Amino acid sequence: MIPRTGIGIDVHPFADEGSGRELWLAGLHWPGERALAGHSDGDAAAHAAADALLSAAGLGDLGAVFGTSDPQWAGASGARLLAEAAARVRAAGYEVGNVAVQVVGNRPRLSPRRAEAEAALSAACGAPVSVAATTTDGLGFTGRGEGVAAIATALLVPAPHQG
Ligand SMILES: Nc1ccn([C@@H]2O[C@H](COP(=O)(O)O)[C@@H](O)[C@H]2O)c(=O)n1
Ligand SMILES: C[C@@]1(CO)OP(=O)(O)OP(=O)(O)OC[C@H]1O
Repeated sequence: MIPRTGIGIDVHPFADEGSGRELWLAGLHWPGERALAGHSDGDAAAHAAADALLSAAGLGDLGAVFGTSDPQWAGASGARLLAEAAARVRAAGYEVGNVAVQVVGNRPRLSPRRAEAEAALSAACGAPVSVAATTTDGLGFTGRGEGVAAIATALLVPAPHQG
């Protein structure tokens, strides 16, 4: 029963003002915060988590599995993509141990809603997801407020054989 780790990184730029989009991040709706752009809802945290799961299972990556050429993922929620990635990982014979996500950006401030975010992503994943956040002290594209990045790791264990 050798565990497998995976890693995922995702970045989304903030959408133009007047885009009509709303911010979804870490499985939560953030009213009044600037939205992220993307083919889906742009939830970089949920995407990084899904990517880490696919990576750990050796199932490719987010863009390969949920391609922008497939209209069913247009506007899809990050929670839906994370749930779908977790289902594919389980179908490939793994149990999800845990996922850890770190959001990189100035806004939104994650820590006041950390418990909510962890509950939302854990429900989508069907396993514990922890959420952390950091700024880059004003440096780089996240420091300039151009977008949000997220990095995630996942731990899988092979499912016990049935029968
Ligand atoms: N989007 C963010 C960024 C950071 N936090 C919290 O603030 C703490 C301090 O961040 P520094 O980058 O200044 O070290 C960090 O540990 C987070 O708890 C946040 O909630 N949301
Ligand atoms: C999620 C998908 C699919 O809707 O699109 P985006 O929302 O643009 O997200 P990204 O993390 O850039 O890539 C994965 C995609 O194929």
